[in-house]
Parts: sequence; structure tokens; C-alpha cells
Amino acid sequence: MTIKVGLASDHRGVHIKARLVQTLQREGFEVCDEGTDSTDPVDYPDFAIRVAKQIQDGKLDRGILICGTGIGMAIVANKFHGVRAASCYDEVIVEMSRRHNDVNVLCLPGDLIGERPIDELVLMWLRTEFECGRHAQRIDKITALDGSETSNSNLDG
Ligand SMILES: O=C(CO)[C@H](O)[C@H](O)COP(=O)(O)O
Repeated sequence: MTIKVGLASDHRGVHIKARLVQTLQREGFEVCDEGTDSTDPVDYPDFAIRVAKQIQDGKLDRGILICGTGIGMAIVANKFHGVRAASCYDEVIVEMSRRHNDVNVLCLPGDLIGERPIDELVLMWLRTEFECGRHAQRIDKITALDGSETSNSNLDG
């Protein structure tokens, strides 16, 4: 089954996004490019929302968001149910984000990652499986927090 991947960036990640769109299409992924498409300054929440909402709604399997640090994108994306977003770029952290945390939205720091082998890093992330096992019950506890912001007995201790 073809994996559907949504990508979005702000002005600081637009060049990396353009490169990744081409790489992922070449590698056989179904790619949904949600902008931005120029280096004109934009607000990263507007673009994180476009991808995170589709993950929440089951229309995309994975998301890749790029801003200067990856942090703002991750903060926004994690507001959406079922989204597990993390800002990472180191090879070990990127791999672990899949194996232990089942991260489904990879947030990249465009300001830092320009010289790194970004294609290999992202392809590795897309192809690394969640280990399940003991990690699955932890993900279940995270998922249980979705929608329970106002009366959350899970946070009482
Ligand atoms: O990294 C980011 C958010 O986490 C943004 O890319 C960054 O804050 C944008 O800053 P500026 O408007 O100065 O380009």
C-alpha cells in the first residue's frame, strides 16, 4: 500500500521541502505538498495545521513539517488528536522517534539541517517501523489523553 505523506514548511524550510517532495515522489510515496512555496515570510501554524489536520482525519499516514527549529511546527501539530510530532534531526533520535514513540509527524529544523544528508534521514524515518511491545501501552496512554483536556483524571496521579 502506498504511504501518503504530507509536507509543509514556513519560509525557513521551503528549499528543503522542495527537495524532499522530489525525493519522496521518486521513491514511490504519495506526496501532498501543502506549501509554503516561496521564501516570503509566513506564520508556521498556518502550514502545520494543513498537515496535522489530515493526519487527525486519517487522510495522510505521515507528515513532515519544516521551520527554522522544528519546534513551532511540533507544538502546533501536537494539538491535533492522533498526532505524535517531534522535532529531531540527529540520526539516532530520528530512528528512535519511530521505534519507541511511533512519531507520525517529523518536524525538521531547516536552519540546522541544510548541510546534512536530509534525504537519507527522512527515508530512514519513513521506513522505520514502530517496535510495539511495551511501547504500545505507552502510546495507548498518550492516545487516551486526546480530547480529555478539560476533565482529565489521567493527570491526577
Ligand atoms: O523556527 C520557527 C518556529 O519554531 C520559525 O521558522 C521561526 O520562528 C521564524 O522566524 P522568523 O520570522 O524570524 O523567520
